[in-house]
Amino acid sequence: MTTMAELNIITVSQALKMEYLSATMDTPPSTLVVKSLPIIDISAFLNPSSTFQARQDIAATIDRACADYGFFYLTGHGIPTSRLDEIISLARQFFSLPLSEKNKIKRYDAGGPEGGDGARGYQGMGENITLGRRDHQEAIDIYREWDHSPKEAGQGGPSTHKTLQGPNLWPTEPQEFKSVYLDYIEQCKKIGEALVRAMGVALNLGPAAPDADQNTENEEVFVRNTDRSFWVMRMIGYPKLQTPLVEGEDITEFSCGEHTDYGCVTLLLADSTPGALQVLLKDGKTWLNADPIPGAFVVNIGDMIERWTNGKWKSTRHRVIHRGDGYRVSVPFFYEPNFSAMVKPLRKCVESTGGMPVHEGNTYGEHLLGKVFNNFYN
Ligand SMILES: N=C(N)NCCCC[C@H](N)C(=O)O
Ligand SMILES: O=C(O)CCC(=O)C(=O)O
Ligand SMILES: [Fe+2]
Repeated sequence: MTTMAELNIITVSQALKMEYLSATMDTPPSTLVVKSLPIIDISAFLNPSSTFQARQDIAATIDRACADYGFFYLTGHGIPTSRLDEIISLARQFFSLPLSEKNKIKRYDAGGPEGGDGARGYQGMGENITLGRRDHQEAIDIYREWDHSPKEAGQGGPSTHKTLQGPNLWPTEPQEFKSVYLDYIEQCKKIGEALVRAMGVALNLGPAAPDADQNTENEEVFVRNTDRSFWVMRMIGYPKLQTPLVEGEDITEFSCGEHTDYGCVTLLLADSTPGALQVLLKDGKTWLNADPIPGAFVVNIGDMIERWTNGKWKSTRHRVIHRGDGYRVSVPFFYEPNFSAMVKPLRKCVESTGGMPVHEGNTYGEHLLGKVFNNFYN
């Protein structure tokens, strides 16, 4: 039998089996015991009549999942599996169109040193860059509409954010694409809100107060700072990677290179392809395959939650290597802070993590712009 220490990449079902084996063995193995990602039912935070205790129980499991993995499966979100299947199917239909059709919604040139650096619309195969390498993927990004109200525009002025402005470019094929996605985005926003609400409870930040402002540190601090969430819906198409892997040599081709997500929480919906999304465990060397569970989202926390919690919860590194069968489709929804939200470590979290803040703080918009530009010119 392969020992767990020899295993580099394991699947959730393998991990479950290992956990089962180690639980039934008389003496536990001395090697690393890898658990599977936890499964969390969020319904208590979506249902207004749920009990205080039900919410506390869920919050406690969220705290453990965020501290141990930064990733978990999410159920109880209320979106029927048939709707999730439709979302994947519509994205798949779009990617199967001829390139000339897809290029009708190609992202605009926002005026950067290279063309096509707007952030909204279709991005062709290999155009997205991670860690200086081309990702083997094509995608569409839909962002929250740019808000020109003085409150939002006042932060830095919209003219400095050309990349993120402009209208969303929606596919007109399949015809129902836009209406189905608009409806799905509204549902995802509610789930994102429930999740950050639960996270405030999980961190024990103290009860909400009616006179609280954006910066008041209580359990609703994430809810207030996401009330105009600068969310992103990204539909991604991944062809199977072609170059053969050479035993003992580094992996050089990625469907999506190793990265962390930028904001608060990602709700990842993916088709049934196994072995593609890999999550780095706390040991810093074991990659866990986060294979899809039908009807569940894979959720992970982003950089802004790591910063707010002063590193108590980390935005976990992950990557995609698709060498399985078929053309893989995934649709992550990124629920993020308001563009103008000032994000700096929460006092209570600084105290509980040794007293040194990990960051001096800046706005989510500044953090996002730095990341988005890396996707082009890195
Ligand atoms: N909004 C998010 N998370 N988009 C996906 C991030 C993929 C990594 C990105 N190219 C990078 O280098 O950061
Ligand atoms: O396709 C996936 O499974 C994950 C994609 C991802 O991590 C991202 O786009 O941020
Ligand atoms: Fe990601």
